[in-house]
Amino acid sequence: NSTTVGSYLASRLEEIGMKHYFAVPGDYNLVLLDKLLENKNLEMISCCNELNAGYAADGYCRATGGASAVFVTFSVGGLSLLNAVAGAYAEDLPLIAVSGGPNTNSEAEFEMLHHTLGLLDYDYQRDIFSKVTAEAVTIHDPREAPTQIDHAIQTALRFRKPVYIEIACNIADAVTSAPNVRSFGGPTASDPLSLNAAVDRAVELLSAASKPVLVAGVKLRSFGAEANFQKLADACGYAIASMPNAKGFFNEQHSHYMGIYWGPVGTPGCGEIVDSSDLCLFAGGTFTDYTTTGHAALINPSKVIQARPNSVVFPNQTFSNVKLTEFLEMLAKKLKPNDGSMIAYNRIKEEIAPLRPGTPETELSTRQLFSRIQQMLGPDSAVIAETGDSWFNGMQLDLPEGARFEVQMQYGSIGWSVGATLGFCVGAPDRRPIALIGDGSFQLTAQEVSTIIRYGLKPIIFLINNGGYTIEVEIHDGPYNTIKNWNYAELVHVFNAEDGNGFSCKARTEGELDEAIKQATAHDGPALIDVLIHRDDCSKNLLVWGGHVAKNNGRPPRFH
Ligand SMILES: Cc1ncc(Cn2nnc(CCOP(=O)(O)OP(=O)(O)O)c2C)c(N)n1
Ligand SMILES: [Mg+2]
Repeated sequence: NSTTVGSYLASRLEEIGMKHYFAVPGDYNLVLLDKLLENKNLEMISCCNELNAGYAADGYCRATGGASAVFVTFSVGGLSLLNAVAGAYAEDLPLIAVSGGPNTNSEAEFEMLHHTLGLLDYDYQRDIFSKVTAEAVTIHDPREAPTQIDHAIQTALRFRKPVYIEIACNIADAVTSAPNVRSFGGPTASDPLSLNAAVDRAVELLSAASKPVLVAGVKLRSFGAEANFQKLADACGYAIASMPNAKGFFNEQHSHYMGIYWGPVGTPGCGEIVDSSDLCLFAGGTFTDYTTTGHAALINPSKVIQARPNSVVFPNQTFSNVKLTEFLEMLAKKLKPNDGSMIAYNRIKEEIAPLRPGTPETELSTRQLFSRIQQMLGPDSAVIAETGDSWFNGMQLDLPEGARFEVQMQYGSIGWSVGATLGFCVGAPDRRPIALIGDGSFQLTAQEVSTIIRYGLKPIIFLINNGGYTIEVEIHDGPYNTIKNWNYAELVHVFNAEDGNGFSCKARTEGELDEAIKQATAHDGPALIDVLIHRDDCSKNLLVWGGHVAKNNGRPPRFH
C-alpha cells in the first residue's frame, strides 16, 4: 500500500510522539505543508520567522523530552533557521529541520532559481546544515524517501542531535510506500566488560574516599539518565550539587542537595565542599569557560571521575563504550553509603535570611524582584531563563520538587527564550512557564509574543528592563551595550490588535510589582510585566563571573 512522501514524514513524526510542528511557508514547501495538514493528529504552529520557529522547536523538545520539527522554505527560510538548529546541536536536542527544496529537474536543466545564490549548485543548504546536524539528507527519489526519513529520525533520537531533511518541492506529494512497522530505538547498550570494569574501578576509588560528592551535569537529561542519577544519590548518601546548566535535573528539595556548583558564583558553601572533596563524581558534566566561571572553579582532575554519555574517565584510566544510564544504575547498587561530605557541608552551610521587602513606594531592585518570583514557584512551574543577568538571578531560585528550569548555557544565543517559551508552552500545556527575559535579548525576537497571543498560550514574562546589555557591561563595557528603550507593555497591545488576550503592565516600585504579579497570575492568558531596573543593578554573582570570564577571554596570544 502507498502514501505520499509528505504524508509518510507526517505519520513517522506522529509515531514518535510529536503532536505539533512549527512552520513558516514558502513556495518550496507549500505542497509539503498541505500533506502535513492532512494529518489531523499533528497541529501546525505558524511562526513569524524561521529563527523563532527553530527556538520554539528547541523549547518543545525541552518540554516534551522528545523530538520536534520545523518546516521552512529553501535558503531564505533554511538559512534563517540555521542558528536555532546550531543551538539545538549544542544543547543535544533532537530537532528535525525540514526544508522544501528545488524541483528535481532544475539543476539538470541549468535552471536559475529564486531565493538561491544565483549559482547552479543547489546542495549548499544541505552542506551548511551538515555542519550543525548529526545527519543531512536531500530527498529526490520517492522510492528512497522512506529509508532516508527513517534513518534521519533514528539518528536524531539515538544521538540526541538535530537532523536536516530537504524534500524537493515536486516530491512532497509523490507516491511512495506506506510506513512499515518498525521501532525507533534510543541509545545502544554498553560493552558489558567495559561497564563492569568501570563500575568496579569507581567503587574501589569512591569507597576509599572520605568525603566523596556527586555532581549532576547537563548531559544527564539529554542522555536520559536523570532517574539513574536520583537512584545513585539516594543510595550513596553523598552531598549532591548541580552544575548551572543542569539546574533542576536533580530535586533541589532532596535532603542531601547543596545547591549549584559554579565555582565562585555557586551556592554558598557548595563550591567549597566540592573543591575540597577528595573525590567528585561528575555525571554528564561539561566544563566550559561559562560553566566553570572562566575556569575559576578549582576542579582538580586527579580528584575527579567523569561519567560521560558514552565513557567513564578516571584520573588515569578511561573506559570506553559505557553508557551513562547503565553506569549510574549499576554503581547505585554497589556503593556503600558515606555521608562524610554532607557532614562537612552542614558545618559550613549558610542559612540565607529571606529578604525583607521595602515599602510599596520603594524603587525595584533585582533582589526584590526575584524574592517575589521565588514566592510564585510551585511543583508545576517552569522557569525559562534567558542569557543575561537572568542566568544569575534565576540560578539562585529554590525550585520546588517537580519544577523545571531551562537555560541555553552552552549556546547562549540571546532571543532564544521568546521562541523557547512559545515552544515550551505548546509542549507542556499543564505548566504555566515563567520567562525571565532581559530587554536586550527580547529585542532580537520580540515578535514571537504575537504567536504566544495567537495560540492563547499563558506564560508570564518578566521583561527585565535595565536599559541594556548588562551581562556584557560586566564583562566589558562600551557604548555598544546601551539599547533604545521600548514601551514593552504597549507592544503587547500592538500584538493583541482586535482579538488578542495579552495582559501587560509596567512595574517600577515594589508595590506596583506586587499588584502586577497579582493581576498577571489571575489573568487567563499571556502576561508581560515590564520591570524597570537600574542599569547597574545586577546580581553580585554576575560581577564576579564577568570578571573571571573577561580575564579568561583576554589571555594573551602565545607565540613560539
Ligand atoms: C545572538 C546573540 N548575539 C549577541 C550575543 C552577545 N550578548 N550576550 N548577552 C548580551 C546582552 C544581553 O542583554 P539582556 O538580555 O538585556 O540581559 P541583561 O541586561 O544582562 O539582563 C549580548 C549582546 C549573544 N549572546 N547572542
Ligand atoms: Mg538588559
